[in-house]
Amino acid sequence: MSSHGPACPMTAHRSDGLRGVADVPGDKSISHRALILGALSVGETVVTGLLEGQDVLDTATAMRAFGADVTRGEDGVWRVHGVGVGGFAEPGGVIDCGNSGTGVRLIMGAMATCPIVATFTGDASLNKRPMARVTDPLALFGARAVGRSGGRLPMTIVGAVEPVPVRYEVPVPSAQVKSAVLLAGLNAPGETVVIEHEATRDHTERMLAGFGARIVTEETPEGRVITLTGQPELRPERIEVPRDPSSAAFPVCAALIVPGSDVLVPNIGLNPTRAGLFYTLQEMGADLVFENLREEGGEPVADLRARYSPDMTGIAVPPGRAASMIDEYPVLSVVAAFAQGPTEMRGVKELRVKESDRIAAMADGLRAAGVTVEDGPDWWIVHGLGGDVPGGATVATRLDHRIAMSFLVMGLASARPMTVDDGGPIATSFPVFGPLMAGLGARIDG
Ligand SMILES: O=C(O)C1=C[C@@H](OP(=O)(O)O)[C@@H](O)[C@H](O)C1
Ligand SMILES: C=C(OP(=O)(O)O)C(=O)O
Repeated sequence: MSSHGPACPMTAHRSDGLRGVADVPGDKSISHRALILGALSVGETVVTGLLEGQDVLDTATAMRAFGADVTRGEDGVWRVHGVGVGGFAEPGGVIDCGNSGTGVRLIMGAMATCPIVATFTGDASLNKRPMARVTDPLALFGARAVGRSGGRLPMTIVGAVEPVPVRYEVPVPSAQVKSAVLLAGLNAPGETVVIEHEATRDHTERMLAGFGARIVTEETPEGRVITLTGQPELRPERIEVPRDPSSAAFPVCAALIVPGSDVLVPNIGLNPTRAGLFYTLQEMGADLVFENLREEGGEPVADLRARYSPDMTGIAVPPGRAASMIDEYPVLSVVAAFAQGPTEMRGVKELRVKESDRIAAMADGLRAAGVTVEDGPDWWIVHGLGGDVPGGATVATRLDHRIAMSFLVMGLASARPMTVDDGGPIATSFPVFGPLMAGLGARIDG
């Protein structure tokens, strides 16, 4: 939805040790894909553990508008009766993807090779984000896009009537762009090939294979070459959505900086394309242990145990790891403020085109809280204070859930409270953040 209610300020106060079990909700990336791929299958896809955050609910509404039957049972199980590849109906109204880059970009891809027209919009944050990165490759399939200047939403996509398969090198490290091209390739006859130079989250590839598509990924000197055979009949799936490592990051990071904490975050997927933050924290000296490491559905899963870690030191985060932790830099920068010495984060230009310019948003808030930050176009350095972070600032959320949650985590350990001017956007990805953190003993009000 393109607007939420009145701004809801939230304040986090210095807390005693956080303790207990943090059951974080389902993975946002996998939840979007479960609904979209379910809508493109013939028959009933059953989804348990779907993230019921606003971003995903907006994708569910969109799938209905394209003709799929999407329902939620009282038991919280979601069922999707799909229309099949190429079977999307033309929506009767505008598709509002709210705050969600993943939603709008993946859905644009999925409809771009159907002979229909759809108009997309979002909230004030989404309507500023770049869409040409998706509409450029979609044009190669034969789709046309007309939007606001600079390739911004609102935007109308005229789907290709006779789509052709595409070979496309993704110019930015983006799973959304890769996925949009693959989803468009589903309804193009022949082989669509996507090449990515930096590995990004691979949920689309894994799930397409699960739904019965022929898709092969080869690691080559050129990069990862992904070949999809178009026009499969996707068969419906039963999907158990794993818990979201990007949400787990918040209780984990809070436990590391709040004295006396010991928190268990069970059942977190450690898919290598997602787990970069946890390895980075371990390299900084965090007391973060992977307990009960196991395989589930072909992916590594563990219970994360995080304890207060007073001796963390800053590191230079390897730029090659950026894609595997891209959404976690805001909260990493909070941990970095409590570590000793500088933490350097480079090769992270993509942070500037998320729900907000995340380098600017975090740098402004950290500085207001007494932390020294240097930043450039694609890098930033946080100078850690080794535990004594003054805090005491009010920060603008900028319609960005991760900015809000990061500064609330900070306020649990800084000398003075931290306030965010609007906690509303947290509901896009982690609707139970407030009660979950309170259950661990966090003092957050608002
Ligand atoms: O494909 C996805 O599910 C996502 C990809 C990433 O975006 P980019 O593709 O823009 O890097 C990430 O930031 C976003 O939260 C989810
Ligand atoms: C960048 C994010 O999401 P999206 O691109 O889907 O809006 C995020 O959740 O941090």
